[in-house]
Amino acid sequence: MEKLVIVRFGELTVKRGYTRLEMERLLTRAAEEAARECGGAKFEKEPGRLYARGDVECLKKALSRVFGVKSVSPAHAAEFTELSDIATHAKQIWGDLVTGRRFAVRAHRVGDHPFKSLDVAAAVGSALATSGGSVDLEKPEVELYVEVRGKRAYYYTEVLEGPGGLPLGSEGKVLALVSGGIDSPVAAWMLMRRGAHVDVFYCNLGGTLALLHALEVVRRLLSWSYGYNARVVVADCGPVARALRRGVKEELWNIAFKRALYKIGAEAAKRVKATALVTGESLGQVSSQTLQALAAVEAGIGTPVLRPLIGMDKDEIVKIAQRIGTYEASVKMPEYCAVFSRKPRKWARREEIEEIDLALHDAIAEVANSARMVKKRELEEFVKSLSPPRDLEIDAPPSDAVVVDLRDEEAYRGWHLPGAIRTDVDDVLTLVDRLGRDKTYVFYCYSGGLSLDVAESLRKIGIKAYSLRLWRTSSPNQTRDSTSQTDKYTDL
Ligand SMILES: Nc1ncnc2c1ncn2[C@@H]1O[C@H](COP(=O)(O)OP(=O)(O)OP(=O)(O)O)[C@@H](O)[C@H]1O
Repeated sequence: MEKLVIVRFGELTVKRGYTRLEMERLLTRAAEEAARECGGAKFEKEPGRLYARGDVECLKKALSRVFGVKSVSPAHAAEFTELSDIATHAKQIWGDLVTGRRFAVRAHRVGDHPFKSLDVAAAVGSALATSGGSVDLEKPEVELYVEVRGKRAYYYTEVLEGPGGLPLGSEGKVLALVSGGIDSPVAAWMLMRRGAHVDVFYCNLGGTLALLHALEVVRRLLSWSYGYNARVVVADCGPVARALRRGVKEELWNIAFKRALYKIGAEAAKRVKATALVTGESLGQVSSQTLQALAAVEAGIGTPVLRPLIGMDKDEIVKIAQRIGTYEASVKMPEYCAVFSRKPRKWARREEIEEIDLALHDAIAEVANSARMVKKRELEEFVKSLSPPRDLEIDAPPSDAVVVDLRDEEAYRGWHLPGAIRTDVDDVLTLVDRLGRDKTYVFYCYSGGLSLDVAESLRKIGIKAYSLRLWRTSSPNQTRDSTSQTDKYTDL
């Protein structure tokens, strides 16, 4: 008797002809890459399924993450000549397991045999009853599955659900705009599940630490990308934030920034030959996700924008993020606040969109041209090459530090840390020059992304600067957790 893993195909089994062959080829290729995590496997093909031989415990987990797979079962397999052989094998495998327990045998049969599935269940049930177990088909403590296919029978108790969907690569290529937050990795995963090769675009506004956080989310997302060496396009979006603060009305910053993202994303999509962009927007979640705002953001972009989460509730999205393993990293992602506007508009007129495009034109071109591209298999090396400044984030300012609030005047008037002075981000250098480059500076903002970026920039020119970890501790509404984003129309 040998041990193996049964890998059952999902939707692709309704496909026919060349499409079916191609999908099976892609799924097998992805399964082979997944199996490498377990030291490899020997695969055997059968219509509608694969059998994998190797480290069964490891393989069952890895193969249940391959798109196109409906379910996976670690199983014993053995050839038989007569029905009594199946009963004998079942007793060898499960004799100890059923002792003193209520069990049910679920039998299934494919091929020509002189017996029916019910006969298999009855024979196995009687054999196991002699081991001290009792049959209970309604409320069993343990369910035993026997699948008879041709000359072989498979015995298993575990059925692990796979992701379903279609094999990766069967449905073209898209570029997912991934912020590192909760939603966009889920949106990207959903396109992977429907068979698209997904490349990733990330626009960084928070310095090296934010980039590292985002890349951790991306790494987790791409751990699903078996069989495809996905590309990750990383852009430094600082020039866009600066152009926007200089040339766009504050109430339109949200719409303008998203529009810039789409435009840079559309350029990156051309570079990686992706047919569409994917975003994590869900209708009405925040002010830039109203219908009018979405229309303003995507007007004339020239590349289709797919929004697989558009009709989903936040808690549904969170559940998927938890299941696919991106959630934990996403909630640690600092929200950018370099383009935070207190009263964001939910719409923009056509002339305003034209003004935005004019104001951001050069910055968008600069960012698009300087974006870097890294392949999934080089991501680890790339991450190692990034060296974030040490101890950039602190929990409390040193007593001699100058504490600087980077939020707007209204927020500062409402509340600020004792002794903090306020400045606009674009005036930070002027402030530092006025107060002295030899002092220690501690910055805070709405959510941490901007203060990290400012502190890191100052460190680069030799100034002792820190970002206060205020945004993770002061108020749950200032983190990227699920509750903060369910507040309708509040862009953090
Ligand atoms: N810095 C970024 N880099 C790449 N894409 C981004 C970035 N910020 C936002 N996006 C894209 O724009 C979409 C809308 O952004 P917004 O901040 O309104 O979304 P969100 O609902 O908070 O999504 P997420 O949870 O993914 O951040 C995101 O879902 C994502 O697809």
